[in-house]
Amino acid sequence: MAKSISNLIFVTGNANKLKEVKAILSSGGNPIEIESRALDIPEIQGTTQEVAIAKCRRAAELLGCPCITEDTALCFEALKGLPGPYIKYFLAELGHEGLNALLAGFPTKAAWALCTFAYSAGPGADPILFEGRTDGSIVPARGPGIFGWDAVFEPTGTGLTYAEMPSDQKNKLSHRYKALEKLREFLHFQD
Ligand SMILES: O=c1[nH]c(=O)c2ncn([C@@H]3O[C@H](COP(=O)(O)OP(=O)(O)OP(=O)(O)O)[C@@H](O)[C@H]3O)c2[nH]1
Ligand SMILES: [Mg+2]
Repeated sequence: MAKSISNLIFVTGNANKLKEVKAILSSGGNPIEIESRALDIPEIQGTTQEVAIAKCRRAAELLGCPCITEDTALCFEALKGLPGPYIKYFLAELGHEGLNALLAGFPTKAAWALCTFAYSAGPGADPILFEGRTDGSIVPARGPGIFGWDAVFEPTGTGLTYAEMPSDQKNKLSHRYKALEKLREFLHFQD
């Protein structure tokens, strides 16, 4: 009989991601327990999918067992999807004001947050990807600056930035939530 996977190692160095992933996966149907490992894994250049696959493949090799990894991209429509997977470095160098300034002079501030989870069944196994996307726009910072670019991303139709939302509101509409729902469904049907 098929049995679901109910615990997993999440390889990440990002405490805010971990907190959200645990909150999302521990609630709802088929709760999944997460153990985390912070491994320093180089991230390649490429599409979000190429970056996600390479990171998860390397994580499984280092751990010697199944694992999940996650990559988050923030994509600006005016910049044809950039900074995308390189948002970490743009944010570190430019800050919230600089991200807004990048779009000065462009008619659209539209953006989307893209989360890519990767699951590897173990060393040598091809990672499987689960993507979640939330559309919105880049706005001057509002709300606590606790997590990355949360204060400058306003999901469409909410009137609030991610940073202004209570965590359970963000965790019901976020890019991360949408990707995790797909991962949860997949894990439920694994032998
Ligand atoms: O405001 C935010 N709301 C979010 O929901 C969110 N998710 C990720 N991020 C940030 O975007 C970059 C992704 O880079 P990233 O995927 O390589 O993550 P990371 O290097 O921090 O961790 P990891 O790769 O060890 O898992 C990093 O700067 C993260 O802090 C977010 N910021
Ligand atoms: Mg990273």
